[in-house]
Amino acid sequence: MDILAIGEPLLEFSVTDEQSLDAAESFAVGYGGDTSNFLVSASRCGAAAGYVSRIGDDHFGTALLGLWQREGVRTDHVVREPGGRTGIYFISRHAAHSSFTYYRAGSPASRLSPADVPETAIATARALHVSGITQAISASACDAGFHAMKVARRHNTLVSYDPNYRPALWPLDRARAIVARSVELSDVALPNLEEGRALTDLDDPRAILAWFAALGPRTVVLKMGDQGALLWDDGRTSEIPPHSVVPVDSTGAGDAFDGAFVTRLVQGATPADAARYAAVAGALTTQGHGAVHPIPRDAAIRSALEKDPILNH
Ligand SMILES: O=C(O)C(=O)C[C@H](O)[C@H](O)COP(=O)(O)O
Repeated sequence: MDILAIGEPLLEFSVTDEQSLDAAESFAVGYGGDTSNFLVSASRCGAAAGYVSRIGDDHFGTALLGLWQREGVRTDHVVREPGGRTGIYFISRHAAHSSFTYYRAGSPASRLSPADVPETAIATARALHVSGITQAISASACDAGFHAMKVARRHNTLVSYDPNYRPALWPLDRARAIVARSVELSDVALPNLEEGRALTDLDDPRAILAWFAALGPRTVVLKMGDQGALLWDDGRTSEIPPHSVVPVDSTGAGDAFDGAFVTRLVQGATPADAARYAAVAGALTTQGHGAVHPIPRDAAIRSALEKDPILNH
């Protein structure tokens, strides 16, 4: 396996009639959960990807297994809990802004624990990806994330980490403490500007980048949506210009960026090349509704990158 991720997948219900959630009459069904989105992106970019998670033996668990099978994401370390109810979330839109409503409390993934961490698989993988959402859903899932990171470090498996701060899932002060410790344990940190501001109380992107870099990872990418990204790598800062598109729904763009970035890194690309490729992957993901459906494949990313006069220099 090239890349493993640990966390919670979700079935996704996206309002299609532009109504608020209390008035909506139709929903498009899709898939979400940041670490599952990450793995689909990694797999579409050409990585051998595998998931560490827990789902129910309900219909939604079966639907997610079908997704991973179609996408070539390995599920050897996905446990199906008898009687478990797989988590779901709803996407509704107010103007251009999407908001998420979760029904995930008590889900099988919230019962992830260090006992679920496949030490041999992590030791032999190229990279392990953990997110703040994995840590926010329960104390035992948080412990599982830390245990997985420590196993990875012991075996020189690259650790990538996305804070994916979700205020609805945990209080800011707890998130700050856990995110800071997790960035210390990571080789690559992948925050976005909005959560960077919330977590650091800083405003300036370069100051936020420096805050993350000071915690010790080798590489930090601050994702800034249509403003592109800032890359800090081994002491040097560079700007990654945006791949310009007209966005429809940004859900999953950050996860698609992460999956594309880590895939290119483990394939041997420089962080700057990986970030340009990932910027295109993230931008293309905003071109359709829902988190997973619009995530692009390697060929589409390369062709858009070749035609981009600024990113392709
Ligand atoms: O919020 C959660 O718990 C989820 O996992 C649902 C979504 O699929 C991701 O949040 C999308 O993440 P972005 O790539 O940052 O848009």
